[in-house]
Amino acid sequence: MSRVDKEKSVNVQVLLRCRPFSDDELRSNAPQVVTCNDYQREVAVTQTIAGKQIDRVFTFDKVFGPTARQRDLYDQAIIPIVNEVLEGFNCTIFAYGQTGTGKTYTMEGECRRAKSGPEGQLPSDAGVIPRAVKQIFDTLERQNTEYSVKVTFLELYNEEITDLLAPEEISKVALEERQKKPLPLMEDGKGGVLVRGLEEEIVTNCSEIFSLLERGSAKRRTAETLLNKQSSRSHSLFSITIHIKEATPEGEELIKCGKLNLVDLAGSENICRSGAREGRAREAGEINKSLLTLGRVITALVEHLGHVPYRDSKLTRLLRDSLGGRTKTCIIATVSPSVHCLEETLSTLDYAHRAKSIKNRPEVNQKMMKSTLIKDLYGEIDRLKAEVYAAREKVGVYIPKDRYQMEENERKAMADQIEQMTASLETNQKQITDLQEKYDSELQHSADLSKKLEATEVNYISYL
Ligand SMILES: Nc1ncnc2c1ncn2[C@@H]1O[C@H](COP(=O)(O)OP(=O)(O)OP(=O)(O)O)[C@@H](O)[C@H]1O
Repeated sequence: MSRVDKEKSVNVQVLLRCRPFSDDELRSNAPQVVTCNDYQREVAVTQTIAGKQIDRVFTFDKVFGPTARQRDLYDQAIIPIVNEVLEGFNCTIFAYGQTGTGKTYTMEGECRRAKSGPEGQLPSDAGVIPRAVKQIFDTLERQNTEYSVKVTFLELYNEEITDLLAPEEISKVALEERQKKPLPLMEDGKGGVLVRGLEEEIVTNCSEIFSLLERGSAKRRTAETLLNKQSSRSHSLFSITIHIKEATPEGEELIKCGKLNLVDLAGSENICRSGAREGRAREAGEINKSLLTLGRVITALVEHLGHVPYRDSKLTRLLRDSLGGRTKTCIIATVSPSVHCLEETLSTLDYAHRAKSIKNRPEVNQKMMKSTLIKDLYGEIDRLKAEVYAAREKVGVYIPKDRYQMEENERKAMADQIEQMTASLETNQKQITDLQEKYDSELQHSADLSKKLEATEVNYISYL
């Protein structure tokens, strides 16, 4: 395929996975309402409405029924995506579905046991992340070229970002402190966003990534226990960035860059259920905000509405490029086969089906000259040195003066903007009041005229 072909707009790829019955569902003899036809790429949902059996059939790019293994899903759907990352594209894989339908199973699987064995084999229930990591390192090692692999792992809960790889002590105090000071999301000046202070770990082989994943997942679990939250209410984003060295025939050294985002979304039922609990509005409402905004972004893209509300939530700001942008995107929608989840299953299928019409225009990342990259890295080192210096010299939390100035300017610019908007709001309100007064007086005037006219008519008739 030529580069030109690759850069045409492509639809978001949507896969459907239905998990097997759980032990609970089997114990309660829950009837099966979802039937998958993997070959026809169809999934049928059986409903009984007013005593009549009605089947709704949905078609997806790929369908994986309850007997599909982790390996089947990976080999058939994910290998090509990871190959594109290695070619220099940015790709995102989302897992979307009701709690307990297998999002984490699909994305992570049994990561704790997912270390490569002596023959480099993964356990059969390893999910997309460990398999992708293995594919990346196997390919890079085969290519026998210079490369670097960096990962980040963050959690988004209550519209606040936590770094799951931050090397700090996990204590209640530290966590509470972190809750107060979540990592800020900033514009990167190139049309994207960056999470300031997010730990980027350089990894050199598969097993390093697995220990990082374990560390991140353990931190997520500890945070859950300490702060009494559940993974089903938070989103996690694991990103792998790969730089590969290439030489041009002229002997110039270029760096190719690709990024893979792996997103485990909060349980989709949180959209409606959490909204109903007014007392815990903040917690629930904010989760709503990211998932709801994701839904609104999808609607705006599918219905070609002029305004796409990316800026309304952190999730959509972080993943803006994956929805309608230059990233290649795949959504894995997960459902249960049981009648108990029927309503949620239908809503997941509708949601995922609509997402199929989103179009992205994937573009391969521009290759960088090695010398430019080194210059950028020196700039980064200087910035970090300044931060270390500022922190060492002072007590408490200090940031370099230029950064403080930049943030102060941003804050001032926003305050000015708010002031301007408030002023224009006041002007508008005044205009509305003036217009209302004019309207009222016109109304009065017209009532007076009607009265006069009536009196004139009466006079006229009596005159005749
Ligand atoms: N395809 C599958 N095959 C076998 N077991 C599965 C499959 N999908 C899910 N499971 C099992 O179902 C249970 C729930 O799955 P999982 O925790 O991945 O759900 P989830 O959608 O991530 O939930 P949450 O939103 O709460 O994080 C787990 O015990 C998991 O091992």
